[in-house]
Amino acid sequence: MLNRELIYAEQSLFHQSQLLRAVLKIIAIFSVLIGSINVFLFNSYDTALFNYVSFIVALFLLFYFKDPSRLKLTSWLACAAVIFNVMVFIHIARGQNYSVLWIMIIPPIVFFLLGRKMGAWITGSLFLYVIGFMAVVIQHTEMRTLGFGALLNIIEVCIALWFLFRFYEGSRESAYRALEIQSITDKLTGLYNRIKLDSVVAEQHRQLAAGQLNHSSVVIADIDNFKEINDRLGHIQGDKVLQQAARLLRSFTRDDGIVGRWGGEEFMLILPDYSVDQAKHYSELLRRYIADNDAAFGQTLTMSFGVAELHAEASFEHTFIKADRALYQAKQAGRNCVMVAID
Ligand SMILES: Nc1nc2c(ncn2[C@@H]2O[C@H](COP(=O)(O)OP(=O)(O)OP(=O)(O)O)[C@@H](O)[C@H]2O)c(=O)[nH]1
Repeated sequence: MLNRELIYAEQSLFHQSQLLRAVLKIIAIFSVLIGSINVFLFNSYDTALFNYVSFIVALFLLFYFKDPSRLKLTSWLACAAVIFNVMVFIHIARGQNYSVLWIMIIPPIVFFLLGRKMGAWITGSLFLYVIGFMAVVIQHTEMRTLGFGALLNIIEVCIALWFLFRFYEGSRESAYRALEIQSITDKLTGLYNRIKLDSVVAEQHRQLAAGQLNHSSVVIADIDNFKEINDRLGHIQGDKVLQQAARLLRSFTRDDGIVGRWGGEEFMLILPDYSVDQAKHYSELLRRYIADNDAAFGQTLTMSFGVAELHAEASFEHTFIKADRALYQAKQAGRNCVMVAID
């Protein structure tokens, strides 16, 4: 649980950093473009000045945001810069030409960068302020809303929102995918973890019951005398032995089956379409492949194997118990051998 939360926090940090960079780049590009429009089309130098200042601020923040420890401060500064710019622009334009539409870019930015709670407070306050401002302006000014400037404001806000949401969705999707991969991966060996193995076996069981699969076998493989290796070489070296075993299992099995770490020094191999006899033969080849490999830690690495076939009539937990019992027999028989579970 703690580990999962840690992974989530790391992912969230990465996700936030990506978003912050995307937002700063969007601010920089938009500031230059809008600044140039204000200079060349509208001769509005005061507004353009603010645009260029925000361009420089965005560049500065991109440069300043080098490591994640600056994420929070940079996020706040980026939000402050955007809010300041939008509010100044709305005031300079006195709400004319749909300039108030620019308030729409604030929610995605503050929600993405400052989170749900702060985003809600800031957005709510600014919306209320702008509504109040417009209420006053409407009473004292004759509103002129239709013009080329109005059209540009609508187009610019639409493009800004398109970019913001596109970046957000892209980064959310990749963060979600990375989290999904991590949730089914064993951190030490890089193989599938037990969560994934359980779900693969459950799916095989469902396919057997539905008649979509004729056979499926499960093999539990356990490193021999691993405690001794740990005691002699230390826990860190022990971890390297586990990684070596994982590499061997993966390189032998390739596309033949699904291999993962079942827990501790135990691995599981799922062999779709393999009857118990075929799985036994396959495990025997695998056993020899492992025993024949020179392990990096200066002694032969051997493994014992327990094989059992999945049956639709029995629960898949029953198959695990059978494979585990067969593994126990392999250990009793002197290790470095393959045993099959008898029903
Ligand atoms: N280094 C390391 N050791 C682990 C890890 N998980 C479990 N172990 C160790 O694996 C060892 C398993 O020992 P046993 O269950 O007694 O089995 P064994 O020594 O391999 O003996 P047999 O299975 O009977 O051949 C224990 O010493 C555990 O501490 C791990 O992630 N890293």
